[in-house]
Order: sequence, then C-alpha cells, then structure tokens
Amino acid sequence: IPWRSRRNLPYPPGPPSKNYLSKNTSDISVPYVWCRYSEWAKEYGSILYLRTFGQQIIILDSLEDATELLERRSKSYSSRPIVPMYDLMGLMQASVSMRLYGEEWRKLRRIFQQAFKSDSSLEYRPIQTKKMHDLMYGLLQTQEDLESHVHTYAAAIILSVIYGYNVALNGDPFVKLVESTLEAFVSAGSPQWSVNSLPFLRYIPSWMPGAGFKRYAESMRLEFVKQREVPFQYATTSPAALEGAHIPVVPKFINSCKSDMDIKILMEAAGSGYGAGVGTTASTIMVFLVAMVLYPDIQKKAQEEIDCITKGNRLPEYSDQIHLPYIQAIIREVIRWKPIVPLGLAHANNDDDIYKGYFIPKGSIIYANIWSMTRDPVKYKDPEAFDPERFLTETGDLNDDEVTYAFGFGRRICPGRHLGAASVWLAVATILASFNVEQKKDGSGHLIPVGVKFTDKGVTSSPHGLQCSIMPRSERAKQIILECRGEV
Ligand code: HEM
Repeated sequence: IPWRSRRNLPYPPGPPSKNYLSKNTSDISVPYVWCRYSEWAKEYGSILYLRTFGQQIIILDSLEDATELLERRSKSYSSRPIVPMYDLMGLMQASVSMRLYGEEWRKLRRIFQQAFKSDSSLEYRPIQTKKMHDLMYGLLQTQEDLESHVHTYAAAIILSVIYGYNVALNGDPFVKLVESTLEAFVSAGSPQWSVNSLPFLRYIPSWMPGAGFKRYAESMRLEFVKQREVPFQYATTSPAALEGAHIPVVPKFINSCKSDMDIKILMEAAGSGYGAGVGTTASTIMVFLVAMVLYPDIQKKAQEEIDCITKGNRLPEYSDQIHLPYIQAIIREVIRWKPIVPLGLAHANNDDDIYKGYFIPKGSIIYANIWSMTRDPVKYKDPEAFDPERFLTETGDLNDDEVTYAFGFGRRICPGRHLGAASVWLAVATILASFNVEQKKDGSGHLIPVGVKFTDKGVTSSPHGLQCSIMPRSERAKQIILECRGEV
C-alpha cells in the first residue's frame, strides 16, 4: 500500500499500553487472556490493536472480521509469526503448524490434505473403532486416571494411522517419547518466556546466567528430532507397519518421495500430526465428560437417543451418525462451550492492509478470539450454559452452525479436523451407550467436588483433574464391550 494512501489512517483502537505492559516485559500473559481481550473488544471495538516491544498484535473479536481477513484475504494472512522460543527449539522449520507461509509449508500441507481430507479420513474408521474398543475395555478395568485412558485413545489412533504403530495400553515407549515434548510444544509460544517478547535475548550466549531458556530450548530441540525420527524409522522398516490391513500414511507417501528433501518433509508432516492432533482430540473428549457430570439430564436424553437405535444390544457405529442428531448437537456444544484453542494459532500477514478504515501493518501477529465468538450473545443465548438444543431446529434437526471456526481459518484451517471430529464422535457415542458418567461419592455417600480446572498454558485450554465415576450402565453393556474385544 503506497505511503500516501495509508497516510492519516489510524491503527485499530486498543487499550493504552500501560494496561497490558507489565513492569519488566511486554507480558500480556494474564490468566485466560482471551477473556481480557474480549472485555477490551467491548470497550474499544471488535478489532483491537496492541503494541508491545517490537510486536504489533491484532485481535479479531468477531467471526465476521476473522472470516474477512483470515479467509477472504487469506493470501496475505496465512503466515505465522516468528516466535523466538519455537525457533530456538527448531520448530519453525520442523512443524506444519509453525511454518511460515511458503513453498515448504505448501508441500507439508499437501500431504496433510491428501491424508486427512474428508473422504480419506473414512479409511481410518476401522482403526478408530478398534482403539475405541481398547478404551472401553480400559475403562472397565480401571476408572482411575481417566485422562490417561482418553489420552491413550487419541495417541493410539494417530500413531496407528500415521506410522502403523500399535501402542501398548500402559507406559508405551513411543507415547512416552512424544509426550516428553508436548509440554514444550504447547507452552513455547507463551509470553511467559521473556525471549518471546524481547527477541534480542536469543543472542545471549547459552552459558550466561539467565540463559536457562536457551539450554532448555536446545535440549527440547534434540528431543523433537528424536520424536520425528524414531517412529518414522519404525514406519519405514517394521513388517508390522508395512504388512497390516491398513497402509499407514508414512509408507503410503514414501513411494512418491523423489529426494532426501521430500523424505524430510514427509517426516515433518508425520511428526506434526502427533503434536497437533493428540492433545486437541483428548481435551475435547475430556470437556464432553465434564459436561456429562454437570448436566445429567442431557446425558440421559443422549443415552435414550442412542438406545432407540442400538436397542442396548450393540455399540453405536459410524453408520448410526445421521440418526443421532442430539449426539452431534452435544459435540458442537462441547466445542463451543469450552473451546480448547481459545485464540486459535496466531496468523501473520505478509502485506500491509486497510480494513474498515484502519491500517493493518504487515508482520502483525493476528489472533482470532474464538472464545469470544463462542460467547456471541446474539447467536448463543446464555452462552455459559451447556445447551445442545441451541444446535437443533424446532423439528429436532441439526441447524447450519457447525462451529467450524473453532478449527481456525482460511488456508491454515485445521487439516486434521475430519479425523479429530470422527475420533471424538465415536468416543462420545460409545461412552454414552456403555457408561454412566456421574459425580463421584465418598465412602459415606457425600458427593465429591468435580474438581476440574481449565489450564491456560500457551495456546490451549484443557480440563484437568476431573473427579467422576464412570460405571457400565448394565451387565449387558459390560458384556458387549467384552464381546467386541473377543474376551467372551
Ligand atoms: C479435535 C480437535 C481439534 C481441534 C479443536 C483443532 C484445532 C485447531 C486449530 C484452532 C488450528 C489453528 C488453525 C489456524 O491457524 O487458523 C489447528 C491447526 C492444525 N491442526 Fe488441528 N485441531 C484438532 C485436531 C487435529 C488433529 C486430529 C490433527 C492431526 C491429524 C490436527 C492437525 C493440525 C495441524 C497440522 C494444524 C496446523 C495447520 C497449519 O498451520 O497449516 N488437528 N487445529
């Protein structure tokens, strides 16, 4: 944009910097920062501009603005900001979700697109079903550590689909390997790391006092390399991966690799699936469990819908999906009620732009405040309440609101959403068919507090510490699970 035409155009409004710059750094890492952004949007307008040391942040509070900039103008708005901590960990050149917009990202995205587009994702349903049976069996064995059961389910699907690897139900070495980096992956983008707000800090030598972040980043960089290489090696050499009924993503795509660079890209695409796909799927299922404990009437209604179809004699299957609108409405409400990536992933724009009379400088860090969109009072009455009915028409059919915006925008929209949504659907329908999820009682029959906390580490917000009882609905329900596993 020529200097002349942007002259006199203001930046979008925003709070004075003293409201968000703390004493030492440009720290805007207040808890649940998306709520703060949302309050500011009410005060200053739906496009917010925050200026911190050397960084300009734009926050889009409404779906309309996010759709216009991140989708319709996505040619300019599809890059990612350079986050020093990710860069030091080597992730800016090793993870689809961090890559800057460009040729490498396009190649990576193409692999994802082919492997996980809507109809390709259908291929993975037998794997999802098998892993669901494992989850059900696990829940029959022990209700302790529910989070770990759910996490294993999500990890088992991704590792099998991508690498053809079958996880052990407890303490699997591959799961441990990839988990070792997950915390770093999720939190590296956070302003809790001073270097993210003061990028020049990255140049201080690692041995210096105060450079602990550099030593940490280096150790994580090596872990990330191992995490990509070890499962990849397995997928390309192990007979178990190469000779199963399903050909996993890595062996399937390796034949079209023509150079070492192509192999590196495939390894990166494969590795990105785990980091981006496991925690998100598992957290969504955990939010569903929280909702079921808090809203027993909704749970009962959902169970009745499923019983009508299965007659209590089998587990629900994917082919039942279209006959179960209430289950689908519950899932949409889970995604809306507690969006697990409340600010999405930051986009960055490669060009200056003008929007609604404001100047948007290139290189801005752009967040879509998904959390705020899920609280749109016009669309969602009483937004804090968990109410699946808001996604149903008067005749009980699903309406058009699929809450797709919770999966991001434009060219960067989550490429794993079909796989993720199918894993979540199966978990939700099967748990409802087989178990009652209720508030736990102590020895003397008193209700134990639900105890759940939503963390806000880095870019995700996920529920932890849920205390609940999850018991088979009947002897028959238990027997069906055992039959599916071939145990009876
Ligand atoms: C089920 C719950 C899931 C949710 C809520 C979710 C949400 C998101 C969001 C909000 C983004 C950012 C999009 C943007 O920048 O505008 C994203 C990106 C991404 N997701 Fe997901 N996701 C889920 C599951 C998955 C799964 C199962 C996979 C892998 C198979 C996956 C792989 C990715 C990748 C690779 C990216 C980065 C895309 C890019 O930068 O081009 N996600 N996801």
